[in-house]
Amino acid sequence: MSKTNQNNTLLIVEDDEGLQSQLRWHFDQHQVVIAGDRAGAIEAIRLHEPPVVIQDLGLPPDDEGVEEGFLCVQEISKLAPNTKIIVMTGNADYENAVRAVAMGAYDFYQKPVDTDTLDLIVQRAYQMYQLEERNRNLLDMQQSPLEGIITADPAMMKICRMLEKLAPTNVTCTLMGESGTGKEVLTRALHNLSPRKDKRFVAINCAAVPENLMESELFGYEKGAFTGAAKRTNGKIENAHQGTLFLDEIGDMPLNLQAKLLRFLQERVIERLGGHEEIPVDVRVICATNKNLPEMVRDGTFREDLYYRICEMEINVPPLRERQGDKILISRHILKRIAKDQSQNITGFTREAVEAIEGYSWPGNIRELENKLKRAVIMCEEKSISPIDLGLHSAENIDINLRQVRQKAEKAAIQRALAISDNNISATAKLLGVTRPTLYDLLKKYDIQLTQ
Ligand SMILES: Nc1ncnc2c1ncn2[C@@H]1O[C@H](COP(=O)(O)OP(=O)(O)OP(=O)(O)O)[C@@H](O)[C@H]1O
Repeated sequence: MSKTNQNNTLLIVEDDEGLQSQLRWHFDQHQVVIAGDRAGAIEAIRLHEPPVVIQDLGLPPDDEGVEEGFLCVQEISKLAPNTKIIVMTGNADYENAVRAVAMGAYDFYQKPVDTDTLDLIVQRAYQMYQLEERNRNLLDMQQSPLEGIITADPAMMKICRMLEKLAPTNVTCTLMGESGTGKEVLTRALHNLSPRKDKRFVAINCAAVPENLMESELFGYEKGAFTGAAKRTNGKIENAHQGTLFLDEIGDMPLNLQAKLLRFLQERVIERLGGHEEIPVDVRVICATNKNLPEMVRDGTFREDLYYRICEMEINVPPLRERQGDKILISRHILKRIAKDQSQNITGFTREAVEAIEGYSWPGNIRELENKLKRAVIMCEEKSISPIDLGLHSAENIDINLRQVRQKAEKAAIQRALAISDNNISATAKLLGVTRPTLYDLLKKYDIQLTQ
């Protein structure tokens, strides 16, 4: 949460010492910060994040002019776009006051200072700031129902509410859904909402660990348990003690280990490989899979008793293509983040890009979306991302590209035929199966010169 929440800092940018102390005294119910020039003002903005700034337009070294004051307004607006700047101008300087507002100032005030009027303007600026901030927070809450999750889709919202209810319990949940739909992000959010949030979140991807290493990876081993077991090593389950254990791709758990995992889930004790001691472990277990577990149970590749044990609560995460409004909403959020990370001044998407994003089925879900956006930010040469930057081609673009491909091929064929026929028009036309007038038209169209 930003400092600005209950922040009543008032930054006064003014080089006249008399005015500085008059204003400081008048606004003593605020935390007043004074800056005498542009550099001081920017430093104070970074340090105090004031909701409101009163700024003189005549700042040194241009005390008599307004250029330095304008630069200051522009820099503050860029750095802290939500901050309300009230500019102070000379009595007859209405035009410059309006120019400052056009540059991003919130309001203006003409000297000499009448504190009652200035008071009103300043209080109104604070109110406006707070109102806008409340709106921003509401908007954030709507689009980010859980930490790291951006969604506007009703089914996803329901899942988020469900996770909030499950968080304080120890119920073992399994999230089912295609790859890249956010199963791990949802699990981390659940952990962060739970009383275990200050303990470890330990994730293991069952598909990524070779079958022969899985047992020692999960349960740990004693020194000498097998060749190469040089010292006692804890497994992932033990490492997650008092925290959350995330078993990703549980559908890939080798059948012979499923029984051992079931025993742990029932009795909450483990035995390290090569050990004889039963070690009690307190972990919350969350599983995820993109496989159809009921089908695997029917096929005999997943134990039925384990299935029921891990699915005390089953959560089906919908693919991106089925979520209402999420494609563009998540795209905008991710784009903002990537553009900021890479210091790129990209502001959004072209209309065609929005259509292409909406029209694509996203088989790789949000992970694919993230990858395409990363590529797009690198490729983009304008302020808005186009379908070509994304590697997505709208119907229009496919037409253009096909036409280009056809034209290129046609031109190359004509040049080859000319070369074979030694630039003889009749022979070339015959070779290409067109009439002489058609060939002349084509030579003109592709601007092909006959070399001697
Ligand atoms: N709702 C969302 N809002 C923003 N980013 C998201 C959202 N859901 C997922 N992501 C991002 O998408 C990427 C993939 O998410 P995650 O790894 O959680 O998917 P997964 O379903 O666990 O995938 P897999 O099955 O392949 O392990 C991550 O970088 C994650 O931050």
